[in-house]
Amino acid sequence: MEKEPEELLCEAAAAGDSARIQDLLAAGADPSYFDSQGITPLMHAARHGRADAVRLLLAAGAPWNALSPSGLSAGDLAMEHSHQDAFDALLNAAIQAELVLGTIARADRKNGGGGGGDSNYLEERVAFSEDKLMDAESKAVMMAWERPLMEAHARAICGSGGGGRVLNIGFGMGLVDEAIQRYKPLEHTIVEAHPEVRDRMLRLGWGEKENVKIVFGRWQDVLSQLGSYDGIFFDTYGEYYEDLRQFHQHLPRLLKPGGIYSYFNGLCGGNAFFHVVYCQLVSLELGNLGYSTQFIPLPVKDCLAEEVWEGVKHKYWQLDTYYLPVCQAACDSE
Ligand SMILES: C[S@@+](CC[C@H](N)C(=O)[O-])C[C@H]1O[C@@H](n2cnc3c(N)ncnc32)[C@H](O)[C@@H]1O
Repeated sequence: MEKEPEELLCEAAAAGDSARIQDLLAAGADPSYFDSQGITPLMHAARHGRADAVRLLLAAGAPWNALSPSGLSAGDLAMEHSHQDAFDALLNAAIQAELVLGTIARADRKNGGGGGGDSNYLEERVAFSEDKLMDAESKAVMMAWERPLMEAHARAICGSGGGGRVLNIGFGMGLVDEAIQRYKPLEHTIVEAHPEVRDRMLRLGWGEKENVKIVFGRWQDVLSQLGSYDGIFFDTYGEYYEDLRQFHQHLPRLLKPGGIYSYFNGLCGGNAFFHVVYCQLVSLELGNLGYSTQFIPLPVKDCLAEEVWEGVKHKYWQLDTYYLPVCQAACDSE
């Protein structure tokens, strides 16, 4: 029996046969095809390190973000097999695509389309337990396994200058704020939007700490009450990349010269390649605002035993390494 053109395309992609790929594409073979194993031509090319084939397929519209049955993208396969050229081609294509998509989404939002985070979260009940804070759908808002990460974030934003004036957006379980307090900052401002989280903060005595100022409301609505800071940390819930990106537009006013900014880097925490794409995207967009970003790798595998996720609807982090972002004005870091 004759093979389908798409089957032939998968074979040519795996073999890196550029001429054959071009002929098959010109004859109408579909580059977004999944073979019987659930693998696309792009994944075949990436797995075998066929960088030219990767470029040809991407140019023909092959989706960079398609996933195999085991949840791997072409970029993951290139990464797993250490095929740097194929990986770079995929990373560039993914970043370009996300930049274009972001621009379209912003234009859509301006024209009255959707956008913004999950606005319901702030109106719904939350549940606190010793090791987590959950939303009304049993999704984790914050979990205690992140404590070492929050301590590292506090060290990044307070460490060098002994605290100074610090801003944290999103109290959650208060882990990062407890760690910030240990640096005895001159002023520690906390912005929190959920009424039950705010009530708990007050019950725990955060309202009586001399150096703490609590600003209740969504960060988007309370910006005019904020000053400028030596250290800023951002970690909200129910918001998307676009919200983080919007917050970044305010950094030039909020962050003092020489100040350090960091955010919870949970973007696409379920897929290694998508996570790299978003690390690069944030770094690029912060670069356009005049900030340089360093990512400090922190191993997290040991804090993440399977039992940690018991009763939690969505495993928001599945990678072995957390990349803690440290951002500062490019001229300060030179
Ligand atoms: C992931 S938790 C923060 C965890 C915190 N870093 C810690 O160490 O425990 C996110 C917090 O942000 C709050 N939040 C969500 N959207 C917000 C917004 N737009 N403005 C301010 N706070 C927000 C949530 O209510 C929640 O308390």
